[in-house]
Amino acid sequence: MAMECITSTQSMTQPHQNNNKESETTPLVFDASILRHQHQIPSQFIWPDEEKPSLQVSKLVIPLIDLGGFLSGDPAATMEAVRLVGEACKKHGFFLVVNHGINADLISNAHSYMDDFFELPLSQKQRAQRKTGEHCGYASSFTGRFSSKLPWKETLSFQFSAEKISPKIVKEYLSNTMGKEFEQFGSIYQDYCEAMSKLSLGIMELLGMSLGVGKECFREFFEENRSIMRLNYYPPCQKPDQTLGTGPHCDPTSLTILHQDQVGGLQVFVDNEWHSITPNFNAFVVNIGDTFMALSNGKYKSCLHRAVVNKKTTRKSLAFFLCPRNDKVVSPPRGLVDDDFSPRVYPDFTWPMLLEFTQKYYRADMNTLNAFTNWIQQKESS
Ligand SMILES: C=C1C[C@]23C[C@H]1CC[C@H]2[C@]1(C)CCC[C@@](C)(C(=O)O)[C@H]1[C@@H]3C(=O)O
Ligand SMILES: O=C(O)CCC(=O)C(=O)O
Ligand SMILES: [Fe+2]
Repeated sequence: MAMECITSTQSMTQPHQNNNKESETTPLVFDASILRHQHQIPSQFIWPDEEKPSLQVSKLVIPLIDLGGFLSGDPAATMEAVRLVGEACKKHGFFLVVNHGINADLISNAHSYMDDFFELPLSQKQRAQRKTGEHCGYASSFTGRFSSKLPWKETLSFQFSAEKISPKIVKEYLSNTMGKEFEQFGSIYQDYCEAMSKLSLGIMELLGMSLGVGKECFREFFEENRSIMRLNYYPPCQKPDQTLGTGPHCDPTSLTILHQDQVGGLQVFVDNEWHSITPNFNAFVVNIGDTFMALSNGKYKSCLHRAVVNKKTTRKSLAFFLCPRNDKVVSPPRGLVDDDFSPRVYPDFTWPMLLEFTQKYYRADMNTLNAFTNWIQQKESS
């Protein structure tokens, strides 16, 4: 099916349709290099008034966890880290980690190599075009998946695997998809994902300690993770108050380790208000996803968050989405279930089941897991 560009000549008269419905017309491709110079933005990118970004949002103060102190076994740092992470995860699921041991040059390279990819002509980026029903590849604002409330962003997503059978899956995917000249590009993100996988296992030790189930419990569960790396590229927008870079959603995955650049734009919905998270190059923003909320038997929260754009500068963020191996059954450790005080909140499931649900029914709201639970129960009873 031929792809068309949204250009100034095309009148964007599509009515404000249900965002979840598959687009019924020819999929359109969002080319920011053209769009950003138009006076208006296409109607599909204009969000309803009640979802438009508010001009002023307060800053969310989230705990800064010294991961190095915890991992080196410093008793005081461990106690403080366990306390802070527990408080944050019971409330909104967001915290910062510093002293994480990730090489600063690797982080800087991961940001700068994004520019090399996203500044390519659209036709070259489309070599990695995300196919319908898949969650990896190059996507520009989900045109073709949704017909309204489109996000003002381009993304490149790819699979990482910590399993020994696929040691270089990232490097191979990127160089095979984009060509030999992308071998260095592929190596950078292979190294970055390996660092993220190691970091996430350290964070899983901390989460296990804070939930009282011990360091090894979740570390072992995610040891052979098959995770998703996503590069978010938000071009400047001439009407930043009318659109969103990423719409309100809860991450369906287990844990997200996000590095945002210095531009700012990540917002979290806490106490019925949107709050911004201030950029900090030395910190990763970590948030609990739906799958870990289920693993914690609902004790730790996966919360709504979104990203806003601006008029002047491109914003970039790197999101590593930790996911368990496909055959792992998501079921809370026994110590987190008690028939009287902590009965089971969600049924057993596997990540591929939840992924299928999000790709088919894309529920970007607080109740994704509840809707998913109903979906499973309907399937089981049919
Ligand atoms: C498995 C995935 C689906 C999404 C990318 C990864 C992990 C996060 C998911 C997502 C980012 C959650 C918000 C909505 C979404 C559509 C998006 O904004 O990109 C989701 C991704 C996706 O379905 O492509
Ligand atoms: O870009 C950001 O700051 C947030 C992106 C995000 O939430 C996501 O990709 O799931
Ligand atoms: Fe997210």
